[in-house]
Amino acid sequence: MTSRNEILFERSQRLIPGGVNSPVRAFRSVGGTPVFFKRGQGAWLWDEEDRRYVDYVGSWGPMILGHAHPEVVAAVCAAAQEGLSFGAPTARELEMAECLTGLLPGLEEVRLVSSGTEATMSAIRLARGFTGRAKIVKFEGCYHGHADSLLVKAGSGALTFGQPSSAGVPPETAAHTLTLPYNDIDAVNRLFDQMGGEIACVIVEPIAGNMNLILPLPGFLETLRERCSAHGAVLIFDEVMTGFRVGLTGAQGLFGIQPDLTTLGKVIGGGLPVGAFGGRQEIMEQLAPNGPVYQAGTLSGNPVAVAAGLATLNRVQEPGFYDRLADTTARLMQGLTEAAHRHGVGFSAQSVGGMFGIYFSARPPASYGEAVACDRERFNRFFHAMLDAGVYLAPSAFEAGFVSAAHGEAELGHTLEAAERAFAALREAS
Ligand SMILES: N[C@H](C=O)CCC(=O)O
Repeated sequence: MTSRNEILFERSQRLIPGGVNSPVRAFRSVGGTPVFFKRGQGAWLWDEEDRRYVDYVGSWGPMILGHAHPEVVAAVCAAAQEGLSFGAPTARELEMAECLTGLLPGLEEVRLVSSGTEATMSAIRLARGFTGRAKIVKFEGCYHGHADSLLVKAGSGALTFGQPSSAGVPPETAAHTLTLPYNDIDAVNRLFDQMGGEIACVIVEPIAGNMNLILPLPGFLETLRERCSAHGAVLIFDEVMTGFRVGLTGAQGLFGIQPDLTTLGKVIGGGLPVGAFGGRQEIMEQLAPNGPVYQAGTLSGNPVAVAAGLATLNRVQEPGFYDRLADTTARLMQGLTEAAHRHGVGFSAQSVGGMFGIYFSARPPASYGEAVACDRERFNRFFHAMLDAGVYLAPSAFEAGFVSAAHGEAELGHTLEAAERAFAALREAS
């Protein structure tokens, strides 16, 4: 019998390219029909057939408090009653700016936008305007949204579909984007030695979460900081994913390295569309209307979205919030690893705060090449076994997973029972 998911997907494909509004949702990499969700509550999602799933996607990161958190919903409802958008300054967006600059070490000034892509795109333009240089440096497998100059050897959906560099990006644009292997300190040094004076900026995910989860090796971020400072290039930490996900001060606080600019998104919108970029005052003051670098947005700082973000940021500042989140996530990783090893399946896992990576490899990858070398076939079979058992993981081997504050013992228990059976099935199949 055709399921409601299949019917909806079939209809969607006639009207929406690939049936989805963002490629990685299409299940192309894992196969099968994407799940259509109709409701979320806490750590759980319900599909159109009323099946429920423990959710480890969390809308790709924003849902750090879980779905439909009562304080966030109340803040959104109250804000909506007062008007949906004014296209003018509000006290609420000032409150958001005070909150972000107060918490993140690298932020002296900040501007709100509506998505992570807008944040990175704007930060790149600002870095170019500030330095008067054109070249930008990014790392293979890092994903910074879908702006032209950043869709070069990108991660996330682009990597999932084997097309890390998109059609439609003019070669002249891509020529200004230089890509280096993540964690390759020698390559960074060589590039700066050769052309440090031409580099406007280096943009990096300080913890790479768009080619699964890859941690920076000791010295990598420090080298970026040191070489950018020495050559007058702007160091941009893309913390769209890691901001308020790995801790209250972001990856920059965790590693004690201050970027010149930071990009944010996901958690700061609490599930509604908010992005931000900010950093050193001297650089931010180059933005219009004060400076010559133009950047704008009709819905930037939208009052309803900012209300959702503020309610979320208020909650994550509670003492012990990130300790509890990190502990839950680490226990999940430990449980999965032990279950895999009980069944003789080559598997490893790691987490930072509420963000995790699971790998069908003996140890966590440290580079794009190692991430691509993990056993994708096994991941896909594991993904479907977990989905059938009511656990929703990211439908791609190249995406990090997310735990929320709503995940507790019941959810971990459900997940680990499902994993025990999934790993047993993997062993039998091999
Ligand atoms: N990894 C991406 C964002 O961070 C996944 C979201 C998407 O592409 O739809």
